[in-house]
Amino acid sequence: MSEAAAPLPLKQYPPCPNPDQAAMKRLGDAVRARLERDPQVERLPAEQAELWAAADFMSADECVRMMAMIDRTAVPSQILDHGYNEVWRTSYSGDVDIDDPFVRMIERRIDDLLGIPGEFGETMQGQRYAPGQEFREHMDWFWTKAPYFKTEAKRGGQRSYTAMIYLNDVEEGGETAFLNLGLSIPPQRGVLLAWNNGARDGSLNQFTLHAGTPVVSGTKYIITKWYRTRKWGHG
Ligand SMILES: O=C(O)CCC(=O)C(=O)O
Ligand SMILES: [Fe+2]
Repeated sequence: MSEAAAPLPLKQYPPCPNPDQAAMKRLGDAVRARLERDPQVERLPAEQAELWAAADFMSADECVRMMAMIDRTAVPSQILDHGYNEVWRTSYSGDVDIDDPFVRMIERRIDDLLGIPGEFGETMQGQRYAPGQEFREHMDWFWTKAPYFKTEAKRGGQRSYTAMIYLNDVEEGGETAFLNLGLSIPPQRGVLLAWNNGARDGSLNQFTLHAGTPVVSGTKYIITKWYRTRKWGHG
């Protein structure tokens, strides 16, 4: 008797151990149980990764207000990120004001939707992409053998879940493409997209490989919030 082989990601990277595997499995199980019962949320059609969407998570007014905040603070992404150079991520990042009551309200709503403690969440990040700008293929989880992980392990560990909200419709381009799943999500104002960076067993899931494809026409605004497996610290 032969067992059916598990499908492999189309694009594969070297295996990466996850010291936070047990905690990521527990967190993934809890989030799944919560989202499956939420009528506002739908599971996207992918077997190899857990992706969820909630339409109208933010109202049009809220989106406009958040876009204005991003415009006030936007700087080239590489100044805030480690690991991605100016070719890989060409968008502008707006580190929104974490003390602003409006920002905190949106953050609490995301925490509540997922059921992840607010202390696990990194500061929400805004992104703005002009035509031609993109965020090339990557996974949001940390490469645990890379030198930077020594620091990240001490301030919350692995990134367990990602939540993203599209703040506007984009005329052309700017989809979020999950290259190993054959799934591409066009920006749509107010839609929240969330995914588990781990597989069901808590290992790091290479099927979550994704890219913000180049904007062709229009401007794309999003906010992203990454959750760790433990309390996030400012290091
Ligand atoms: O712009 C997108 O659609 C993807 C953004 C992204 O992957 C990220 O912020 O981690
Ligand atoms: Fe990402």
